[in-house]
Amino acid sequence: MAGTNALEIEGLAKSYGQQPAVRSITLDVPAGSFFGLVGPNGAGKTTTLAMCTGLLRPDIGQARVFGHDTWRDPVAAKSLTGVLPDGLTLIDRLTGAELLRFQGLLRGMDPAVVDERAIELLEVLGLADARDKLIADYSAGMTKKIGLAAAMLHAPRLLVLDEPFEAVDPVSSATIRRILLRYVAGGGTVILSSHVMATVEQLCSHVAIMVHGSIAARGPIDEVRGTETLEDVFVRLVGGRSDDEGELQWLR
Ligand SMILES: Nc1ncnc2c1ncn2[C@@H]1O[C@H](COP(=O)(O)OP(=O)(O)OP(=O)(O)O)[C@@H](O)[C@H]1O
Repeated sequence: MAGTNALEIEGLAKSYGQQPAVRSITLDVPAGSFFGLVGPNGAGKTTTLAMCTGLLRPDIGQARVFGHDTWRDPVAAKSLTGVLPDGLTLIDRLTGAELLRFQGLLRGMDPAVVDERAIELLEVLGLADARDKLIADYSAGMTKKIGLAAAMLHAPRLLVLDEPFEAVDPVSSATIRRILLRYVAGGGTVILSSHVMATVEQLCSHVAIMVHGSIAARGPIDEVRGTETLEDVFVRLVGGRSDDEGELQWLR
């Protein structure tokens, strides 16, 4: 696996109307890496991940999953990928267990294998008691976790997770981290977007910082950080403000 890329992005761009959201980015995600995509609100992370996973058609450019073009060879690319998209919409009239079964059958999996894995995923993610509850009645964190279970069910080689820890409680969050680290140790590749620099520093081997639709820094996390913290590098590249005593005087 050494030397291969799980994901190759080449000249990928997308505008919404006249407004560019992603400006011709090129990026390689090495196979076996734990890759963090960070950037301020509106930087283009979700748009990038959606284009790479076949959820949003790019204006121009390509994305390849283990060499398979997401748009020209979608079945091969998607069979290798598990996705937790932003603003995940699930069929919420199904229970958690039904959703996993439905997802597994859509993927062409053996029903017995689906059921076996579903039981294990629901247990590990703390959803066993909610297996027969409608997803419509799940909390935000439970919905995130069932979405993650659905993304992992077919044992993909690449997991693309848009803010997987958002709304998830600390115990479940620790479980998810452990699962993802074990997955990467076993040769899997994870790409995640997050706003929490500490999470990215703890988990990721590689990072890319997106600013205004472009990649401002990329590479192994130690190289990107240098002698600074990731947060310092982030704030410097994003052009963050220092404390301004004059702000929002009326609120004091
Ligand atoms: N459906 C849409 N229609 C119009 N503009 C959009 C749409 N989706 C995103 N945008 C715009 O594209 C830009 C990039 O948005 P995107 O959601 O990719 O950023 P992000 O880095 O994921 O942000 P966040 O960290 O807040 O989730 C923003 O300016 C946003 O307003």
